[in-house]
Amino acid sequence: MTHSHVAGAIHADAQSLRPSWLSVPDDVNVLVAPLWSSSVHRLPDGEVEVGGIRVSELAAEVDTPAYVLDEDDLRQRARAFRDAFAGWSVYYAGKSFLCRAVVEWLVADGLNIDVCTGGELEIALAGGADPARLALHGNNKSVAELRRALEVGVGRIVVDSFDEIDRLEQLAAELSVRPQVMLRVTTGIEAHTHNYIATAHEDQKFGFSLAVNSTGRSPAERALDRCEESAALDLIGIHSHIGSQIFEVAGFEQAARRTLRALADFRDRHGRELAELDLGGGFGIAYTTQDSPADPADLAAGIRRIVELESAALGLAVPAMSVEPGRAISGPSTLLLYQVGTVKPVELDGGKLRHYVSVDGGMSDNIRPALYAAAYSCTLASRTSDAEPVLARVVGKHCEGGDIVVHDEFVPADIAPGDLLAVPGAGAYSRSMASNYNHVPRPPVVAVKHGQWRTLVRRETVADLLALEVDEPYRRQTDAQPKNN
Ligand SMILES: Cc1ncc(COP(=O)(O)O)c(C=O)c1O
Ligand SMILES: N[C@@H](CCCC[NH3+])C(=O)O
Repeated sequence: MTHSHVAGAIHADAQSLRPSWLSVPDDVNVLVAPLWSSSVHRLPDGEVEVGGIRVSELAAEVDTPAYVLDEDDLRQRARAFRDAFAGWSVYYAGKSFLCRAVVEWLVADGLNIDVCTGGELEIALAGGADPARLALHGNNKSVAELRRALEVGVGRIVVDSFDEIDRLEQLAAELSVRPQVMLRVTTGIEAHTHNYIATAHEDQKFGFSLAVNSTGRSPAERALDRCEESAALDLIGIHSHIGSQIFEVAGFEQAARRTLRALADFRDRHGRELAELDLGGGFGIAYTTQDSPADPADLAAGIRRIVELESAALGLAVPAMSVEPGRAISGPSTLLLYQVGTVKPVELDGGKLRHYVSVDGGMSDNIRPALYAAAYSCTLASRTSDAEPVLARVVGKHCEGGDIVVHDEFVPADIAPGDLLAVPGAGAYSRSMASNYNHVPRPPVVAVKHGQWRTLVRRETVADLLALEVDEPYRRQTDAQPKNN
């Protein structure tokens, strides 16, 4: 697989093992795709600029830590998926990062949106998304979430359990609507990714398995038949999502084969073909120079070819196809900007030193290193240095040993408090999974474009956190308001 040039990367061949903070000739940019967003580069004086703005200016204006989102880069990636999968529908996976501005951009660029909670649904609606172009996911959608989705007219509901089918039927009758549903199936594919973000193997919570079990049938077959026999539901197709941060196109091709087989079996049982097939998201991105993501055009061509061949072999009309990229659109668009607070050399066995570089954020703004041992990289962003490289671990400020920002990175030996560090690939599942651990307020999301910046999501304050606290006396259960589930 080749390095991705989705966002019009410049000097891609400058990618090397050479530290990106060494001073370089003016015309060579070492901060390039697939790691960095398309507008990131070093100025002649050594400082990093993003969206035409110096990182020191951003730090002065919005403080650190901050998520710095390159609008053009995110939109170019969204359009690259839209164009690569032309004729298919592209649903941006909002769980990777969602706010009103992102919704507005994606709507303007012709994408649909996948939401998986009532909260994400409300953000998508507030950003002006057409409800008919939304898909609602989730293995435990509440009655309130389903009701809201039906009331606003969400285009498709991806059902995930028999309980949900019962719930949807009742709500559909109550609201006199006939929702379009897709059935989420698990294809049994072992995706090559971290266990916690693989979702197509058998022993996990999502979807209906395609494997025949002790009932003599597969849960997917029973659920499809259940939906088909329901007058309340309009079954339109099958959905599969094999996992996240996947590089091999083979997994998607395998999923396409198995789901098309399920569509053919359905036709054989019911005498009609389901029109839609969604192959989910999961397309991997680069977090370090070790990662080589596929180009959306190559991914699309590979998947398209298999779908056409298999459909022909099974005598099926090629279904209306959709995909749900999240990380591959939002991830590379954003860097996390931190300020160094302390530098502590620690002697390891054998006398080697590891420099613990502490920054002003950590696991509360990016849980992925702690949760999945995810590898990240970083560079000294406020200047270059010709000091010798030393092995460092960039860590956060939380009261937790696993509070790691970058496990292993070479930094210049003269790295010091006040220096700014930039971590690329922080646009997906960083702000969206951020927490207030240790009562640390969550950083802002600041968009940059053509030398200007605007805050999309403001920094939280301790006052915001205190405002959540309630002073009230203990009450009896009978006094409590009924819960509106
Ligand atoms: C159903 C579904 N679709 C799409 C995605 C988006 O995945 P990614 O951000 O890896 O593209 C996910 C998350 O893994 C998901 O669960
Ligand atoms: N949150 C995960 C991805 C899983 C997405 C939801 N199915 C990550 O950071 O990689």
